[in-house]
Amino acid sequence: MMARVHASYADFTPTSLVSRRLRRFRPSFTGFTLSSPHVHLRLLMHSTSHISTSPSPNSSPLHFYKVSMKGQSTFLSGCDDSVSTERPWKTSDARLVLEDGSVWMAKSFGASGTQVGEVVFNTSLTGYQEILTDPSYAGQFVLMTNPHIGNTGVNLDDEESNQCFLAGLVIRSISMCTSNWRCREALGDYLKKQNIMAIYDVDTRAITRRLREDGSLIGVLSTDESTTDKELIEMAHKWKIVGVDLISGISCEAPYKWSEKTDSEWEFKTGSDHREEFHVVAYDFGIKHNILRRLASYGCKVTVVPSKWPASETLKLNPDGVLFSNGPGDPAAVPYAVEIVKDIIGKAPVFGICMGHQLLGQALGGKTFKMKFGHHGGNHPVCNLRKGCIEISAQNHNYAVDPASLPPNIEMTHINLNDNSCAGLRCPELKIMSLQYHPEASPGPHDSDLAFREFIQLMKSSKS
Ligand SMILES: NC(=O)CC[C@H](N)C(=O)O
Repeated sequence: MMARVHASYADFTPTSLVSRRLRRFRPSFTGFTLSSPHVHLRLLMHSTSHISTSPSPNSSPLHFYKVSMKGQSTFLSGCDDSVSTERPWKTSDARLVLEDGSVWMAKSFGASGTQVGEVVFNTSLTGYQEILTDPSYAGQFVLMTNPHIGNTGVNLDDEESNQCFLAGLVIRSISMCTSNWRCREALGDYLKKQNIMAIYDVDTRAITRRLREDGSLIGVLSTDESTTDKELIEMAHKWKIVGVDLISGISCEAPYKWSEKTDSEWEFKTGSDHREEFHVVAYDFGIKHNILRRLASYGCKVTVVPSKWPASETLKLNPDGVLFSNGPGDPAAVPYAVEIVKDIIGKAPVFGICMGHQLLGQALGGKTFKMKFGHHGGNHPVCNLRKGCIEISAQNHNYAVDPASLPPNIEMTHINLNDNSCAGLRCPELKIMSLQYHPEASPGPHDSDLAFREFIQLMKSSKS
């Protein structure tokens, strides 16, 4: 019988403890050692006789060991009461302190230090790498409600931007092994390199219930034992996210061209409906790469410009359309961006996504407001009122446009069916369309990808 012991970088159980457990359970295991300094024993079966270890051929960089066993299977971990009751993986070395005064002990697996941010929960089951690199999460701790994160590691293809912008990651349990053909690195190593704090072994369900009841909360994550809980709570009380411009710090510094399409291996759009090429200027308020890839896949030539790029310069480029991207923080804190949007609408067809939709809402005379805990997940039902159908969508926002504040010529085209909030707008005479959620969602769902085709049609109709 063959089994695998997975020794991952997310170390839980020191080798000595493994050996001690094995010795107590079967004396014949004395001398059994694994060469990794920290090993978690994931051995649910073991033999009555031989046990030998050897590095698996594809062990690097995750140190997989093969254990050869003969004989009867039995359950070792957790059923032998005579074994030490020590639970080293329960030892905490980090704290998440919330502004409501609650302190959550946890274990760190990312960068060390002290970091303040707003805690939001994300209900997606997949796509943690895209979430980590989505610039719209700047200033926020993302708590994943899916209890098991890290099993596919980190790859080279799924980045939504060139770095992680979020304040930190909060999860229930980190996968002890990584298994995916694209995997290049374990999640913890990646986060350390990106200098992003991350914790596991914390009751994410209890925190989520609290966020749902009380709304998003400011929190401080710390691995620093010399700071008291009181000091961390004070730090949370002093920090603000509402009214803060988070876009200027993350937008690109100079314009650049984008031509990379969705990789043909992953392309799901059928047929080619775009013989004509359109030039789109995309404002980078924290733009996700997949928005750019989808525009390129639909046949657009894209110029990405910084968030403060003057409207007059954009119009000089004579674009067929302008895209206002997603981005972090409070849309009411970036009046310069609203002014740019105001100067462009009516002069070129425009498409706003998420932050871009909120800025359009303001530029059209409407108001945005902060939601209780926002929408962060991959399965939000949205009613497309024009088509009379439901789209399952990926969402990530804490603010929304108040539809009652908009002038009567603005049509609400989409409604989030979870809370009836405004999820899309149109103004045909000004050639404006916008979505509060993510038609470019990667890893999906793709129900709303057709919005890009509608943008192409909007550009086509204004050319003819
Ligand atoms: N994804 C986004 O563009 C987020 C928009 C805005 N920052 C919000 O939280 O509502």
